[in-house]
Amino acid sequence: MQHADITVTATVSPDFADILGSDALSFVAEVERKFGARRRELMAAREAVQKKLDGGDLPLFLPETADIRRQNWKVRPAPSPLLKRAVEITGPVDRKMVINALNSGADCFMADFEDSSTPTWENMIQGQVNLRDAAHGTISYVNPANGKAYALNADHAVLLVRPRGLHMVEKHVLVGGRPVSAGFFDFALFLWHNAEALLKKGDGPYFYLPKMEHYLEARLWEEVIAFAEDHMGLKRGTVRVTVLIETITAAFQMDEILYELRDHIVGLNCGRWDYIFNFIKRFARRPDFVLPDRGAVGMDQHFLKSYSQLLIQTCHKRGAHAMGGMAAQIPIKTDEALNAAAVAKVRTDKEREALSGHDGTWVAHPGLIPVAREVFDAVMPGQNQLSNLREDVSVTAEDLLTLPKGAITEAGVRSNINVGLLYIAAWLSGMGCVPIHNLMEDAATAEISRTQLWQWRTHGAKLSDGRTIDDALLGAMIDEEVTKLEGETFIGRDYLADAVALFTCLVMDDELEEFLTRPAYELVMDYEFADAA
Ligand SMILES: CC(=O)SCCNC(=O)CCNC(=O)[C@H](O)C(C)(C)COP(=O)(O)OP(=O)(O)OC[C@H]1O[C@@H](n2cnc3c(N)ncnc32)[C@H](O)[C@@H]1OP(=O)(O)O
Ligand SMILES: O=CC(=O)O
Ligand SMILES: [Mg+2]
Repeated sequence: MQHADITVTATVSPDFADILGSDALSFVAEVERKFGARRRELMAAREAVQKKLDGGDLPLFLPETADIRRQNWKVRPAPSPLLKRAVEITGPVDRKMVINALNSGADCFMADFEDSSTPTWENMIQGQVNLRDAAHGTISYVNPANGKAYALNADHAVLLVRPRGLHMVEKHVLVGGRPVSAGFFDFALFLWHNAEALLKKGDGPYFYLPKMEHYLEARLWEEVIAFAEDHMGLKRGTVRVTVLIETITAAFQMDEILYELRDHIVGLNCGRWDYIFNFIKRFARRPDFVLPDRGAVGMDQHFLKSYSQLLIQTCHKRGAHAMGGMAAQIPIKTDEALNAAAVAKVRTDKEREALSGHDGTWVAHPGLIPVAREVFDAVMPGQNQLSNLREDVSVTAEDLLTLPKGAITEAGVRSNINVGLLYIAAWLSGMGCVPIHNLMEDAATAEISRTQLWQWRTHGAKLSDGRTIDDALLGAMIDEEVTKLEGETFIGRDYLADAVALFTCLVMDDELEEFLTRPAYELVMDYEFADAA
């Protein structure tokens, strides 16, 4: 399918034709033509920053933006549907889950094209169909497996949409012969099809923006949004965004990100899993930045506590919401005691967030809404805690860069291998979020597992029993873990061989891959190509 200089290389089924109509595609093309080159430049700038960090530089509060941090300004006030967001549920853009999430009793639902979705063509465009039907209030579903029917409740959660990050491209759509930016594609299509319907029912086009690393990336998004509003005849400030702070450099630029997006932003969110991943990745080549087992890197560690407190203080000073993040525990149906322990962990996490001054939090599963709601209701009687300025907090660069304490254990290495393999196999099969050992795993959590192994092997880190993590030890453990999995049943079992090959490259190569989803996406494209042949 081709319109002007935009080409869709995938099959457009009748169900997808409306989403990919010529007006919508022309809009995508306009955005890409105007902003695609700058996105690519900003991705190259990330590489330059990485080189400096590899050479010994540390992130810092930027001198050139000191005035922005010092001056008195606020972001545009939040619209009424976003004033109370104590409990937000998140999930992939799967049709059944969209309905379940909107009906779940949460204040908001973040529909996710990102960490929890494999970007197959089918997932991405069917996701747009599902969200269009949700935004227009017409969504329904019958599960072919059991006949269960799903329909949208009249009173439902407010919808927010997370497009893919700036680092990804959508390879099925070319503008001027080049793949379009995946984030622009998801954003523009959703906005084009749904802004009017959402505004009519008193909501609006609301987004979460992931994985930014610099305030210039926020400036790019601001310009994309302003252009889109003008193009569609929407008043300035109609589109509202919440930005995830999930990179170490962005943690040093929270004021700047709020400032750049001040016409559109309503809050920041502690995307803790990507934050940990990014922290490991950006310092991965430095022997003085080796982290302990993934299980030891919790929000009680000083660097993560500091990041959450700085985010709350910065947001509230600027009139923006400070959203908490995701506890990875999910309900355990098969064991009451284990379930009680999992819910207790979620409670502790939410209590920490609410008592620190966060205005709301995320849950991964509808079964966790009651505990999150109870905690926030108890601590936060009003709609939010914007008036809690946390002037007692003083977070320094050192606080943000204090290494977490803990050991590296054989169990930690094996768990990273097992989870990394299981997750990649699931991802390749089209499932971007799966339960593994009773925890929610998505791209961000799995990235931690594989990056830690790369870092430990690269620096010959010591296990708590004194052994060195070298090629021989890691290779042997990978072989043993693969053998165990060969006898098991799990989501994506058919993709195990490819998952093993990719995972082995990710942890054993001398170069550290920026995002596991990029080579994994190449494989998904290969499968689609083979299916079509
Ligand atoms: C680091 C980050 O980026 S966090 C944000 C990204 N991650 C997420 O959004 C996590 C989303 N969560 C999920 O995908 C799921 O909860 C999983 C994969 C972890 C577990 O899913 P399941 O194994 O299907 O859970 P389970 O069997 O208990 O589900 C019970 C019901 O709840 C529904 N459900 C579970 N999680 C969700 C959710 N997040 N949203 C909506 N419905 C959900 C299921 O669809 C199922 O519905 P049904 O009874 O009508 O069939
Ligand atoms: O997107 C959320 C995260 O924790 O990563
Ligand atoms: Mg994330």
